[in-house]
Amino acid sequence: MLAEERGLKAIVSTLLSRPDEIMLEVGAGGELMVARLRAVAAALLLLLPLANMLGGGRIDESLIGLAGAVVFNVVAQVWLALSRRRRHFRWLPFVTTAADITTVTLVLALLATQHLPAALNSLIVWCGYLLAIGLTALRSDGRVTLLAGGLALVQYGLLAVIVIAIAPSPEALISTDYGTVTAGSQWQRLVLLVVATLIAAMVVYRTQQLVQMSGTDDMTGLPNRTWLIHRMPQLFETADEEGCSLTLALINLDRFRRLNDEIGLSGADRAMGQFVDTLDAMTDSGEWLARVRGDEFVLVLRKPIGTAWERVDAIRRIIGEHAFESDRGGEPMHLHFSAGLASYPHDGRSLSALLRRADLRLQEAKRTGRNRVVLREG
Ligand SMILES: Nc1nc2c(ncn2[C@@H]2O[C@H](COP(=O)(O)OP(=O)(O)OP(=O)(O)O)[C@@H](O)[C@H]2O)c(=O)[nH]1
Repeated sequence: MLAEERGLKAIVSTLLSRPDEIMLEVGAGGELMVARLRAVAAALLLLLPLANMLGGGRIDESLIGLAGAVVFNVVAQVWLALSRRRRHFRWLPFVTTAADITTVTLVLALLATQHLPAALNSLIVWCGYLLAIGLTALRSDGRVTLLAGGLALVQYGLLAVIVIAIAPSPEALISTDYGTVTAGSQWQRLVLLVVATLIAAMVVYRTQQLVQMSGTDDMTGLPNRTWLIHRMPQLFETADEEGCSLTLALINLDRFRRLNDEIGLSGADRAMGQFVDTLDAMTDSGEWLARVRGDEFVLVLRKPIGTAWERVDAIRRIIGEHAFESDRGGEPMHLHFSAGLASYPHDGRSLSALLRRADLRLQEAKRTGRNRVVLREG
């Protein structure tokens, strides 16, 4: 029970927090997908009033539908253009979602001006709420989904209260086309909105968990190579915008194979865990640490290569002086690493180019005695 409560708390706090940069990137891709879908749906929506007219529907109702569909098409094209510049408009999913929900409410309110029961019993327009809430699952941001659900509940709830309050008589809420508006059916609709929001929120939560799992090294808990591959393009873009340099340090433990032979696999695992904790605790904001394979790590620093060398060399000295426990009660021991540096954009404009360059310098550090940091070939 306690575990379930903790689980629920964790889910709610994850859904309410700002996603990390990787999730925001995933969400921005989802926003573009939604914008494309919305543009297609908007185009198809133009057919509905036509079908209504051909099917013998009321002309005034069809004209309202047509006007709504045209406005929706224009807005859909604007959102599509903005979502192509995905990283610049982090507020876009909130605004587009609020606009989608509000559009549904406005269309229902317009229907009410013509025929009160149409506002509360029209199924097709009301389903727009469900679509808008469902589409937030593609934005991968719990705050957007909860905003959509909350807005739909408040707006539709208010609309229902107003329509029922302004009806001149109970007969005004009875329609041969739309059926009778009852309080029960309106409550059912509100409950359905809550259920749709919960389902979309669960999809967002699972997506966030899966993305996090795929970007995390299970042994150390550090970000892994996949994370680095997705994070670096954003760091490059920010560095370009801000006109600053980035340095990538490829860090490799020295003689780790020998340590494995001497103290065994589990002792070496434990030593590596402590090494990672120590290194991780030393990283500041503007520095990102990832495990790329075995005993190899990448530290990205928002610094030019010279300053980055001083920083990584200082870390090397501190780590070298740190006494690591090999096993419970065992002799303390020292771990050393070698590192090769490469700077963006000078040494390369992609992660693979920087890793290649940093690896050449790492090999030089190994050749020339280990326990050193190399920033250029000798
Ligand atoms: N215990 C343990 N060993 C690992 C882990 N990952 C990699 N290794 C071992 O680390 C060793 C890395 O070897 P190398 O990098 O080739 O060489 P090295 O002994 O570290 O020597 P240099 O890198 O040349 O200084 C290998 O024996 C791997 O099996 C791990 O997670 N745990």
